[in-house]
Amino acid sequence: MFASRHFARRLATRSRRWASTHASTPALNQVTEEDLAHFAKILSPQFILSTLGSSSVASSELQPFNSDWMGKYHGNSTTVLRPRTTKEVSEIVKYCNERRIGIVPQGGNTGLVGGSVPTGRGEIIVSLGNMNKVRHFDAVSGTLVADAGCVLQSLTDYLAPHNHIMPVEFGAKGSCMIGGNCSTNAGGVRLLRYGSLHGTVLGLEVVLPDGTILDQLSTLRKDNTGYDLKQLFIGAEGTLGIITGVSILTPPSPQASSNAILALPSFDSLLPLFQTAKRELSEILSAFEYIDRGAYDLSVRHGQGRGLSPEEVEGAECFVLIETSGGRREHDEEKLNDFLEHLLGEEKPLINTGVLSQDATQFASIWGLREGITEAVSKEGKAYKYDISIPLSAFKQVVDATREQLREKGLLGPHAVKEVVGYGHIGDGNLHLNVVAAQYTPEIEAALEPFVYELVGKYKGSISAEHGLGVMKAHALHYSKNEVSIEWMRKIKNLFDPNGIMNPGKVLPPPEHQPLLANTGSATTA
Ligand SMILES: O=C(O)CC[C@@H](O)C(=O)O
Ligand SMILES: [Zn+2]
Repeated sequence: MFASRHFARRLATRSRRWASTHASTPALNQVTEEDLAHFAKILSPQFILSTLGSSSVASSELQPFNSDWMGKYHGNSTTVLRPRTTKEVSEIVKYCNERRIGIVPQGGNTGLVGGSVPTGRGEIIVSLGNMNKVRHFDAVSGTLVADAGCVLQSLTDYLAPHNHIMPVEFGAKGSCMIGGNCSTNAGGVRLLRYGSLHGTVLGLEVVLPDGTILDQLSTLRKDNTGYDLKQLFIGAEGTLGIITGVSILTPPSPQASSNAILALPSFDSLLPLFQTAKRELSEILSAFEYIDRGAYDLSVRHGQGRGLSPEEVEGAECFVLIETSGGRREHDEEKLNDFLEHLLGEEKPLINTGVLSQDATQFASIWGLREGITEAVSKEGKAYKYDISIPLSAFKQVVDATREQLREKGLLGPHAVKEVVGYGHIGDGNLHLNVVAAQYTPEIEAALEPFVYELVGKYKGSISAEHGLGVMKAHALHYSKNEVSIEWMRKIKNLFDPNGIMNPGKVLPPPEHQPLLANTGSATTA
């Protein structure tokens, strides 16, 4: 009954309009009131938020979906759909594909690269937050099958009585969702122990860009039957389809976890310390996190956690958070204690001092120091975030070189760049370089890019260790991937999504699938 002929006519007109200027890139259409009428056949009215139509809402209601939490990326989508089932997602996607309407899949919208924010191509937002049920848990194998919209913390809480934990852990655990975690292949502080999501995810359910439901929600540990399709969607950032369900291997809760914060006299101590920790703590070492002096001070200043006293911090150039997780509390605590005593007893100690947590509150407080840096940075100002893989020995050089570059450009100061700090996952070779500015400005961005990417290129590193490319780094992909790789990425994208509706403008460098719609304006990134 729906006016499909009417659409066919309108599509033809639009494609003619675009054909003259963008012959090789499919055009995307804006959502209309007729489209809303169709969505209303799929979803109950309370799950459609739109600034269009008779039940329109104010654009301010869409603002949390249209902007990222850092306030760096802003879209102007008119419509947010909040499906509750995979079937609903499938029907929405199928329709959008026929109508050539772009889709931005959105979980907790906690990303750091603008991957879940629309880019001004008339996209609708499909928010997965209403798909938040645990489907199944097998306590023997530890396999958890859950909807994509389950918040990570809620899964941790669900698993606690079963004595299991999630294999991933992030500062954003209170709002990020498991589907988004998989879609961005998020890393986090447990990667050293449990590996990446490419290893722990056993299966996925994905709605493909034509609406087909790809059911690969396997719970098998071993399945060696040719191409492992699910891997393509882990880290695809929603450009190949929408993840609607996740099957993931959850480890048993460690019987005992301890942590300590250590103050290092100099960065030069860091690598020998890491080597010693790996040797002496061996299998119980579960995290080894780096915090430079600037990042530590920021975190303390903004009350994110507690560890060392001001006197103990004096003279420290950087800090390390060590965590151990094992099966025997006394044994593990003793081992960590002996390790610290041994360090301090050396003729030339690698550390100035250290504090070992004594109870759960102190344990959380020491983690707060590290996991709270992102929040502390956002309280301090606007952050340019670079998330890079580089040799461990270069962690400090890269932060110093970036600071120097900004100094040379006259951009250091309270009204421009306030701080340049570094922290991250030593165990994974992953540095978070954060440039904290008073405002996002084109001058600062120009000083940082391509400077940082070229620096990473020099070290043969990666421009995205764990945050993904999103809209921020799509154009810089060539610093980390060669032409042949990018060409095959494009071929894969075209195969899955020939109409370019899925999360347009993300991951692949321009020219990509769709031009911006002439009448929608573009994403603001500065
Ligand atoms: O805010 C950042 O730059 C890093 C966020 C996260 O990956 C972390 O390790 O804390
Ligand atoms: Zn990180």
